[in-house]
Amino acid sequence: MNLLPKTISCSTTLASRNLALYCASSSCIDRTKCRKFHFSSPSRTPGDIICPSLVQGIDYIRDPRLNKGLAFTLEERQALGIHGLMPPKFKTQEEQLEVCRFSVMKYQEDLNKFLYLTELQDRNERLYFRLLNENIHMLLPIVYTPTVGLACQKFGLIFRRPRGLFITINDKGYIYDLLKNWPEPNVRAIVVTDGERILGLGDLGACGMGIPVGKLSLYTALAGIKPHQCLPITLDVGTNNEQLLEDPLYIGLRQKRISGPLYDEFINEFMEALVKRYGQNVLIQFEDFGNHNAFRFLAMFRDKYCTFNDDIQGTASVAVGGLLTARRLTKKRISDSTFLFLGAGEAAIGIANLTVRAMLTEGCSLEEARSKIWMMDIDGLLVKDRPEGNLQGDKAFYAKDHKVMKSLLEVVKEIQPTILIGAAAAAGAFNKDVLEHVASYCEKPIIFALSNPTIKAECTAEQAYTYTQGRCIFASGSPFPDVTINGRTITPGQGNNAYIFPGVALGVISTGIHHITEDLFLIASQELANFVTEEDLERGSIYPPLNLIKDCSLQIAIKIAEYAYEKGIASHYPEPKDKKKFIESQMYDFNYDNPLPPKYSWPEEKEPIKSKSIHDLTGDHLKKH
Ligand SMILES: NC(=O)C1=CN([C@@H]2O[C@H](COP(=O)(O)OP(=O)(O)OC[C@H]3O[C@@H](n4cnc5c(N)ncnc54)[C@H](OP(=O)(O)O)[C@@H]3O)[C@@H](O)[C@H]2O)C=CC1
Ligand SMILES: CC(=O)C(=O)O
Ligand SMILES: [Mg+2]
Repeated sequence: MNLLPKTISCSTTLASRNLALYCASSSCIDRTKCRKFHFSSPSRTPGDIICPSLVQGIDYIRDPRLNKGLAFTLEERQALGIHGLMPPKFKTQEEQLEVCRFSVMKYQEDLNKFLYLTELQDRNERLYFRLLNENIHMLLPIVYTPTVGLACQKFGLIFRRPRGLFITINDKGYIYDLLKNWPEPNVRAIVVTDGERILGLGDLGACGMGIPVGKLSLYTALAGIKPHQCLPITLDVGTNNEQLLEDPLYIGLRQKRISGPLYDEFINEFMEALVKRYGQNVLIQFEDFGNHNAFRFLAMFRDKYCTFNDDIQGTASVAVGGLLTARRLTKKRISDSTFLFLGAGEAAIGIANLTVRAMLTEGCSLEEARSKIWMMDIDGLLVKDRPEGNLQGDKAFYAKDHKVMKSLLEVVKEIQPTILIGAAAAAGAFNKDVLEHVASYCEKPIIFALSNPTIKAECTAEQAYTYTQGRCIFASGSPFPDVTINGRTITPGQGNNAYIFPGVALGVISTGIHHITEDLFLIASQELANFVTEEDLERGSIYPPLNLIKDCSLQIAIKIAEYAYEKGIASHYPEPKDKKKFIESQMYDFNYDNPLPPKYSWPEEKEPIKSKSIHDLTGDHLKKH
């Protein structure tokens, strides 16, 4: 029985996955009404919902954007033509969330939890995002590091349903046409990888798609950026991972990576195609590219497009946020410290450069600030005359006039760092000897083991606290459980760019910033630091609890908006007076939509079936029919 009034029913021949696009096109025969409906909901902006008159019956269940499962009310089920297509039970979204929480937790294996959540996202989008939004502490380790790393490693095996765009080197010359296959026309944010450096796991080729998908899930769950505005992309230019090349389950191009001019032409075409398709303001977040391309692409594109590299800039921002907070515990300025980085790559150099900026604000000179930062890479300490060279790019800023040194422990003994930062994916490098030695001369050493996933961390939280007698200030890229030491339970903070990129993206998108400057990341660091309470510090954490990331993201976005209007880099005018309200008005609503038109009325000749309370509908009414 379909009681949907004929007056609001238009074409039914549409592919349900292409509805928003279709609705915006002139061929929608009931376009006026569709548009009216789009604009009618005060909490939604145009394009937020799919034109209801273009979908019929079972599509409401099949389309994850529309599906509410058992939360469809009786009126909705009847009006939409889905009555009888599901069991007669009615549930609230809250009841559904309870079932989801139970279902996730009943799995022993994290990968199974990941698969459950992926399936939920494919089935009921609002439920998925609300579940993430309200249970981030429990689910961040599943949709993000560490489990997302495992999911990427097993991608060929667990691949069920595609999500995001795969653009291969063979599509060169046709990238714009390929982008047109993506059904959503209003994309505002893209996370792109070429899979060359997935977390600390190396080259995973096309299996790296888990990362853009996971990062964009956080765009929505942690910053309310609407799912249809987000597009995950994997650029498949081959892989140098021999194991994958030989793996029959590998889902990417079975060839070695393309590099050189061909790759550059490809990436340039890609960037141009994105802007042609989605406009100059589309935000493009680079994620997990190999080191040699990450820095190059950032330099090539940062003044031309709306782009940033999360591994370089987002990581820098979260680490500096932690350092700003740690000042409250050490009672020292950042510039009073001696830094030693293990790793001199994207994350480490990004952090070093932003730390220098932070030190400048403390009154240091550039030279003085850089002199406080020592770095080690695969060839040992960055010193000016080392035989290997390997001092390209910004590494040169931190290379010292010093003898060649290879051993971390020897370097620690020599320079006596008070801040030790690991971003080398060198698991266990901060061993007992290293940590005990740091603790021997420093009362409150800062130890950041930032490498992901957990198996790549330079040390565990337990090791850090144990070997420093519970005195260190510790943070890690992936989560570690609480540690009890000397009768005190310490909750380690998670120094992960997830605290930064959702808020930065929200601020940039909502104000229409064209180019993302370093200042925005220092603003984000400061806002993150402001969020940390005395209670957090007492628990031993220099970051706010994970369930506050969403509040933190909004605050970062507000500050970025204020800055953008003050500096004249916003393109959305007129300037909104109330920035918070303005940003919130653009954010995703995690609650279900009402799929019925606002002025919905039952056809006169048919009496509507009186709905009982959604909880007590047992089927009695059905007997009368
Ligand atoms: N917590 C967070 O939010 C983030 C964490 N990360 C993590 O940081 C790690 C590194 O990422 P990223 O900087 O992008 O990678 P890069 O490849 O850019 O850098 C790795 C650096 O580590 C050096 N290195 C490798 N092995 C050793 C070793 N055994 N001893 C000393 N140095 C070594 C490399 O040396 P060389 O320069 O000579 O090659 C390079 O400088 C990854 O595990 C990643 O997951 C990254 C981004 C965000
Ligand atoms: C967190 C992150 O971006 C990384 O490990 O690459
Ligand atoms: Mg990354």
